[in-house]
This record gives sequence, C-alpha cells and structure tokens, in this order.
Amino acid sequence: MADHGDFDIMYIGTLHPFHREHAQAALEAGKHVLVEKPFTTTLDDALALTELAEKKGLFIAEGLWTRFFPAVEQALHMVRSGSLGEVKQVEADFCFNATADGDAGVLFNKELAGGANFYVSIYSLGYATAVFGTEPEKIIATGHVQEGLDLSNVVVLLYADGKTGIAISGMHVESAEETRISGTNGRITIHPPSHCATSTTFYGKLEGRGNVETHTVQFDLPRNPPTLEETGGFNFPNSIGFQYEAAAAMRCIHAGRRETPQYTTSEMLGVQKLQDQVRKQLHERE
Ligand SMILES: NC(=O)C1=CN([C@@H]2O[C@H](COP(=O)(O)OP(=O)(O)OC[C@H]3O[C@@H](n4cnc5c(N)ncnc54)[C@H](OP(=O)(O)O)[C@@H]3O)[C@@H](O)[C@H]2O)C=CC1
Ligand SMILES: O=C1OC[C@@H](O)[C@H](O)[C@H]1O
Repeated sequence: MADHGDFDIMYIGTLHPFHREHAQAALEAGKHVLVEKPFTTTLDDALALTELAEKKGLFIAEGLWTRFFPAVEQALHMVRSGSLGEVKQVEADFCFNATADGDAGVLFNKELAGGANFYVSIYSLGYATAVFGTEPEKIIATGHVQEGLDLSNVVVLLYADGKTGIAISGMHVESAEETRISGTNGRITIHPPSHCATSTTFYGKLEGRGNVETHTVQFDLPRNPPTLEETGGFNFPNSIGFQYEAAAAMRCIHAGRRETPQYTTSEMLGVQKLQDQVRKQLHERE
C-alpha cells in the first residue's frame, strides 16, 4: 500500500506489535507517518523509527490525540503561563472495565502487547510529562500483573523541587478519568473523559485557606458527520475529536515540520524510555 498509493501520510492503526514494521514500511516508501499509541513496544524500536524519519526528512508522531483537544491545550497553556503558580502535583487516571466491552480479546493477549500499560498508560503518564517533562529523579511503578499482563498499574514520578506526578491505569474498573494539576496559587481540573477532554475548571486561590474563585471553560466538539449512524457510529467517547490531531499533522506537514509542537519527538522518546522502566518494574513484581 505504501509503495503504490498517491498520498502523503499513513496513519498506522494496526495492532501494537506491528507498529514498528508498518511505520518503517511507510517511511521507506517516503510517506509521513502518524502512529497510534503505543508508538512502539520498545524504546529501541521507537529510536529506529525516529532515526529513519529524520534521515528521510519525514514527519513522524505518536498519535497522542489528547494533546490536540482545545480544552487540553488551554489547560496546559494556563500551567505554562504561570496561572497556577508553581505547579507541584499532577494526578491522572484512566481505567475502564475492559471485560464489559465486546471485543476485549486483544487487550488480554500478551503476544499482542495487551495490558493496561500498552493500551492506556500513555494518557495518564502523558499528563505528568506534559507538565514536568520526562526526566524524573525517581520512578516507582507497581501493579497487578497476571501471566505477563498488567491489569492495573500505578506510576509515581518524583521530580526535583518536590514535584510529583501520579498516573493510574487499568482495565479493571470504571475510574473517574479526571486529571488534576495543582500549583501554589491554584489548580486546574481537566474533566472526564480527560484523555479526550472538552472542559476544564480553574480554581484560583483567594485570600484565606480553602477560598477559591472558579472558572469553567467548555469547548464544543466538531459536529459528527451526518452519515455516522449509517457507518456504524463510533466505538469510544469524543471520537470526532480525532480530527484535531489529524488537522495538526496536516498543518505540520504543510509547514515542513517533522514533529508536532504539542507532543514533540523528544518528549515521545522520553515517554517511551519511562514506559520501558515502568514495564520492567511491573514485571519484576510478578
Ligand atoms: N486513539 C484511540 O482512540 C484509540 C486507539 N487505539 C489504538 O489503535 C490501534 C488499533 O487498535 P484497534 O483499532 O482497537 O484494533 P483492531 O483490532 O480493531 O484493528 C486493527 C487493525 O489492524 C489490522 N491488522 C491487524 N494485524 C495486521 C497485520 N499483520 N497487517 C496489517 N494489518 C493488520 C486489522 O485488519 P483486519 O481487520 O483486516 O484484521 C485492523 O484493521 C492500537 O494501537 C490501539 O491501541 C484503539 C482504540 C482507540
Ligand atoms: O486509546 C484508547 O483506548 C481506550 C479507549 O477507551 C479510548 O477512548 C481510546 O482513546
């Protein structure tokens, strides 16, 4: 397909163990690539792909669609512009009961790189790295692992200056899926489903302990196509918001950029490195 199609970019949405091979084939055929999460299943594979993209002068990104939702961009802008004071804590979770979904087979298949870490951890971990970066002083990961598959995991990232990121992921319960980012002058909540959020609330500290002013922002999603019902509908919440990521990739390619500013290659590789450490710790515990 990569060798024969008249198109610029390939979106790799295949099963986890095939991402490297399929993205590599696309790059070798001269196509830009947007790869579904997890970008690859090992750091070595991630490095091989990004090096190849660089050599070929092609755009490459992991499709962490969360980063392109306007609500998330707004929240991260507030964090970076100092509205919360000095940010010290990020708490994020994403757990869902995978057994309640129809086709959960691959999620419980070790050979297909199933498990909570590969499937959803990027969403909660990605909030910590968006705020504090990918070089914590210490990372502690633990979870419930059965026969090589993590059903749930908790990752604590300790950064310099008393900063902490907490990322919880699982395939076992329906969690709140709310992200809280707290600073010395206030906090911001990215409301559920925070991996594809459409609203945030800022709580700014006022004089006196516990007194806050609140400001909620709501972003409308793009409209669903009129043919959605005929084509079977979406499987997951806010899926129409996938177009934010697609539009960002298109803008980058038109501008000759090889990565997105919302989720740079350097951050993505840093996350892959952390993920390798998380999996090592998770599986040591089994
Ligand atoms: N961002 C998001 O919202 C979501 C992201 N994902 C991610 O998307 C990716 C795919 O997951 P999901 O859509 O659930 O998986 P599916 O099983 O629904 O789809 C996988 C696709 O890959 C194809 N495929 C499987 N094996 C091969 C192969 N060896 N060569 C070529 N094509 C192959 C399948 O083709 P065929 O049908 O012909 O077998 C199918 O079209 C994963 O990385 C997952 O984590 C998943 C859900 C939501
Ligand atoms: O990546 C994903 O996997 C789990 C889904 O529930 C979620 O919507 C999707 O983004």
